[in-house]
Amino acid sequence: CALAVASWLWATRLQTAAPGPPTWPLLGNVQHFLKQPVLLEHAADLYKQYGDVFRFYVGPKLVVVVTKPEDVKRVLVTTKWQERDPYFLGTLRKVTGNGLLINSGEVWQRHRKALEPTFHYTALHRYLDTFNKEVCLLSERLAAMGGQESDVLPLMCLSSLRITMCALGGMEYDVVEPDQYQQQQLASEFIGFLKVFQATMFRPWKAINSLMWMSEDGRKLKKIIGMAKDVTNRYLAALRVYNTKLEITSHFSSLLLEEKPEMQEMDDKISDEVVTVAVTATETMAGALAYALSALGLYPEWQVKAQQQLDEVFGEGGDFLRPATLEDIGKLTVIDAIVKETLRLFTVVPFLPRIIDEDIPLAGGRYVAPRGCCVAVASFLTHRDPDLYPEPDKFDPGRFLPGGSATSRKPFSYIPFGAGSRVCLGSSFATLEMKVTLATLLRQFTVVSGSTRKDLEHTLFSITAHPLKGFRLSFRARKEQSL
Ligand code: HEM
Repeated sequence: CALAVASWLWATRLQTAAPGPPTWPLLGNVQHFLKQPVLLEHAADLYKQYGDVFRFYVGPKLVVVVTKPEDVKRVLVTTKWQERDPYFLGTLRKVTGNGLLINSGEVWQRHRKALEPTFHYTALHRYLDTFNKEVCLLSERLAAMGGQESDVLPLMCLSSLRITMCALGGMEYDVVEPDQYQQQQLASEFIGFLKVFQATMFRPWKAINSLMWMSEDGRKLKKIIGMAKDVTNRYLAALRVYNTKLEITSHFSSLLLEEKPEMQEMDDKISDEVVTVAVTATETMAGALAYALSALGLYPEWQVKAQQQLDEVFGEGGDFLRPATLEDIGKLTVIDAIVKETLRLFTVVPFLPRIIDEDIPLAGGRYVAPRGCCVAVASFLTHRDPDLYPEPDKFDPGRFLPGGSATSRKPFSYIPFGAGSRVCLGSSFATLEMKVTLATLLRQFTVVSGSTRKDLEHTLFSITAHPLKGFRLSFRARKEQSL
């Protein structure tokens, strides 16, 4: 029966004239991705071999990959509902439920509208105290490494998780989970999830739930889901108590409380949004920051430039380590350029998969992506296109400094946060968090990278990109006063 169904699916698969690797009956190109872990380099190789638009099959499923800004715009900006491909997000859905990432149509629109004011750049000043306080805690933990080299991704994940949940809920994260060990465990599970996600992405048979749950990956996934559910329930319970006591008025917590939480259905929707925000914010932020710090370790000339500007803005007196204000951050043009260049060169969300509900002409009409297929915008390849960025593999924040080549870039050539209606909800929040973190850490430490550039490029192909060997960094005190 299974063979008959698979044969029928294969015979009726969608087709395109776009080039791609030879396929095997029933399997498509799955055999290319069977050897774990699958690396982003695999996709880069296909791009080198087949060009700006190419296709591959996961079983009978057609995936068309686009990279050029014109095609990016055509796929991401439409008047129709934008839907992420449910096949690729199936594993994520098991953790986040039907939150913003997964939803589409009117439900997505209503929830997006309700959450947008929370993340609008005019609301960010409310989160600055939390950013400063939590980054101080991160500094203490990094200082406790005593200058030894270590993979900092778990620490970065914990810091990002705490920042998001504290800032948005207006309460200490320790209220939700007082046990520091458990906090670190949960943050580390986010990294484990990336591996499970990747393992299931190219194994179409794992889309069948019964097979999935029987596997080792399924068991890991169950553990992650259990932990996420437990923390979310405790977070919501604490939010309800603290909101009445402390009269916190953040949009996020009032949204959670206004939606009649006594109804089970509402409870599920709310908890789905909480997990979605936690998942989307935690490992994207952790990865982006760890890439930025690693790049500064590898290219110390940019670290020195950033530190010189920090010395100018914060002075070198006794209050050098004071909390950063929005005014300070506005003056840090070098850190701004470092953040932008990091997000270009190390695109943390490397693929934006869409299921399309009409035929889309691509590459100036040379090919057509047929209705119903998955079109994946490979933003990490767009960002390394030599036609768009001269010397694309070079880490050169100068291109984003006033007058730099990237300041007059082509529309849709810079898309670290996506584009169109499904653009990242937290982009302003994320950018400010990155700047405050870098401004705080670089005032105190000189960062040295034990990971080579090659290590950073050796990246797991998953929902977010992280180097297989982690981010090996050490932090050395810059000045006596910071000790
Ligand atoms: C450097 C950090 C981050 C990066 C690089 C990033 C990147 C992205 C990208 C590329 C998308 C769009 C994916 C697509 O088009 O399919 C996205 C969506 C999203 N991001 Fe982020 N993100 C970051 C941080 C955050 C933070 C801090 C939050 C929340 C506090 C957040 C919340 C979301 C949500 C909720 C969506 C789904 C939006 C929707 O579908 O309406 N992100 N992110």
